[in-house]
Amino acid sequence: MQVQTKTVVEPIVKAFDCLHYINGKFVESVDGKTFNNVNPVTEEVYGTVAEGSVADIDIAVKAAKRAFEEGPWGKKSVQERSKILRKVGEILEARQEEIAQLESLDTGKHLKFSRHVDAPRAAANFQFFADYMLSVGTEAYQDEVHNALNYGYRRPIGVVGLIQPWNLPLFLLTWKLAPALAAGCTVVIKPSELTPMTATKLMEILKEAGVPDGVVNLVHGFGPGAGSAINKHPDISGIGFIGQVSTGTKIMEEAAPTLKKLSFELGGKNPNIIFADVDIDEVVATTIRSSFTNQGEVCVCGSRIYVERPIYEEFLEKFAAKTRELKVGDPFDMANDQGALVAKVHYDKVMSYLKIAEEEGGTFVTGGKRPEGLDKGYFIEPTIITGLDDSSRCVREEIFGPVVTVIPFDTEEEVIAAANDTRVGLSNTIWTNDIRRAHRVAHKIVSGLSYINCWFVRDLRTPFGGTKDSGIGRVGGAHSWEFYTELTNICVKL
Ligand SMILES: NC(=O)C1=CN([C@@H]2O[C@H](COP(=O)(O)OP(=O)(O)OC[C@H]3O[C@@H](n4cnc5c(N)ncnc54)[C@H](O)[C@@H]3O)[C@@H](O)[C@H]2O)C=CC1
Ligand SMILES: O=C(O)/C=C/C=C(\O)C(=O)O
Repeated sequence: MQVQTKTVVEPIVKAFDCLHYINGKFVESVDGKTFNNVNPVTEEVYGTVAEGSVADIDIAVKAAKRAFEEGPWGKKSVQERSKILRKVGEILEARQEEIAQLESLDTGKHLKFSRHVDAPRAAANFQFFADYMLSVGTEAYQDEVHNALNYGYRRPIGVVGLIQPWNLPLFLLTWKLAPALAAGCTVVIKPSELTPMTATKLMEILKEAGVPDGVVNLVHGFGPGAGSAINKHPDISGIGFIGQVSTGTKIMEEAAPTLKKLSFELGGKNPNIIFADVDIDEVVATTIRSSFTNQGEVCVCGSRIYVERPIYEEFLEKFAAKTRELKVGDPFDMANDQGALVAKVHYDKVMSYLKIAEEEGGTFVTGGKRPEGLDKGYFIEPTIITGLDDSSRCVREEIFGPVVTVIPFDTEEEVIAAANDTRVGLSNTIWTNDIRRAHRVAHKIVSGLSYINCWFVRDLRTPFGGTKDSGIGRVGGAHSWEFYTELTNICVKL
C-alpha cells in the first residue's frame, strides 16, 4: 500500500481588500480609486487596494504632524515607547504563522522562507529596537581649556516617509519603522503596490499594542502618485527608502527642493568569489541559498559567481546537481523549495534577461525557462548560466531573480578587478581558508558588506547598506538611530 504524505499546508489566511490607515482608521482614497491585487501563483485578481494620491498623502502627513507636535508619542518617555515596541514584537511573534502565510500569499515566496525569515525577523526588528533604545547614550566632551561641557542632545527628526519594496515586505518595513518609532518620529508608509497585505495587517497589530492614532499612517499606491507626494511634501523631514537605484534617483530629485534627510538601500550585483582552497560541498550548500533563496529576490544574493579555475568544473557540476534538486511550485506545498516571482512585470523582466543570455551566447547549465507542468503563475526555474564574460548585460545588470552566472578566474587581482567593475557595491562573499587573503580581498572590494565563508548572517547592531550606487547611509543599531534623530550640541560654561 502506498502511504500518502500530505505536504500542502492548509492556509489559515485569506486575501483581503487593503485600505489606507490614517489617524487610526482604515479609510478609502479621497477619490475612491482602487487597483487590483493579483495572486502571483494563480494570476487571478484576489483583492483590491485603495490607490492613494497627493490628497491622501496630505491627510496622512497632517495626522502624523499633529501626532508628532501635539500628540502623545513624543511626550512618552523612552521606557513607555520601548514597552509599546516590545508589545508589537510580542504580537508579531505570537502571530508568526499568520504573518508568514500572508506574506507567501501576497508575494508568491515559499512558506519555508517566510516562516524562517520574513515573519521572525519582523518580530525581531521590534524587539531589537525596544532594547536598543533603552541603552543608547549620547556623546559628551569635557573642555578643560574653556572650562565647558559639550553634550549632544538628540531629538526625533519629525514626520518620516517610508517607501518600501516587495521582496521582503514586512521584514523591511519593520526594519525601518521600529527605529523611527523608537526615536520618537511619526510616520507615513507607502508599501509596494505589489505587496500591500502584511503592511495593512501590521496596522491592526500596532493599534492592539497601543501605538496612538496618527503616529503611524499607511497610504497605498504607486510611485508616481503616492510615492511622489511623499518625496515632495514639505512637512516630511526624512525618507527611508528601499528599492531600485533608478527610483532612488527620482526620489532624490523630487525631495531636493525640501532638503529631506535620505536613507537609501538600493540594488546590487553582488560577486560570490570562490577560491580553490575551499571545501566545495560546504560552499555549494551556501551558494544554493545565496543564489536562489526567495527566488533570488534578496538584495544581498550573490548573482555573479566567480570560481578559481582549478575547481571550476567540480564546483559547477556539484552546484548544478544540487540546483536541479530544487523543486519549484506552490509556495504552500512543503515538498517544494521555491515559489513564484512576485508579479508579471517582474517575471517578464527576468524572462527578458534569459533571452538576453541566449542572444549573448550563454549556456543554460540549469533552468532558463518556466518549469514544465506549471502553466499558471510567475514561476521560473533556478537558472545557472555559463559562457558569458564581464561585458555581458546578465553579468552587469541586476536581474533580481533565480538567475546566476558562473565565470572562472585565474588570479586574485583579476577577480578583485571584476568584482569592482560595476557602478553598484552592496555586498560580496569570499570563500577561502587563507585568512590573510580573505581580509585582503574584502578590503579591496568596494562594497558595504563583505561575507567571509558565510552569507547573510545578520547581527542587527552592525552597519547594513551599500557603497556607490547601492545606497546612501547605513542602517542597524546606532546607524538607524543616527538617521531618525537630529543632534543639538549644547555647550555649558561651567
Ligand atoms: N539594498 C537593499 O537593502 C535592498 C534593495 N532592494 C532593491 O529593490 C528592488 C526591488 O524592489 P522594487 O519594489 O522593484 O523597487 P522599486 O524602486 O521599483 O519600488 C520600491 C518602492 O518605491 C516606490 N516608487 C516607485 N517610484 C517612485 C517614485 N518616483 N517616488 C517615490 N516612490 C516610488 C514603489 O511604489 C515602491 O513602493 C531591487 O532593485 C532590489 O535590489 C530591495 C530590497 C532591499
Ligand atoms: O537584513 C537586513 O537588514 C536587510 C536585508 C535586506 C535585504 O536582504 C533585501 O532587501 O533584500
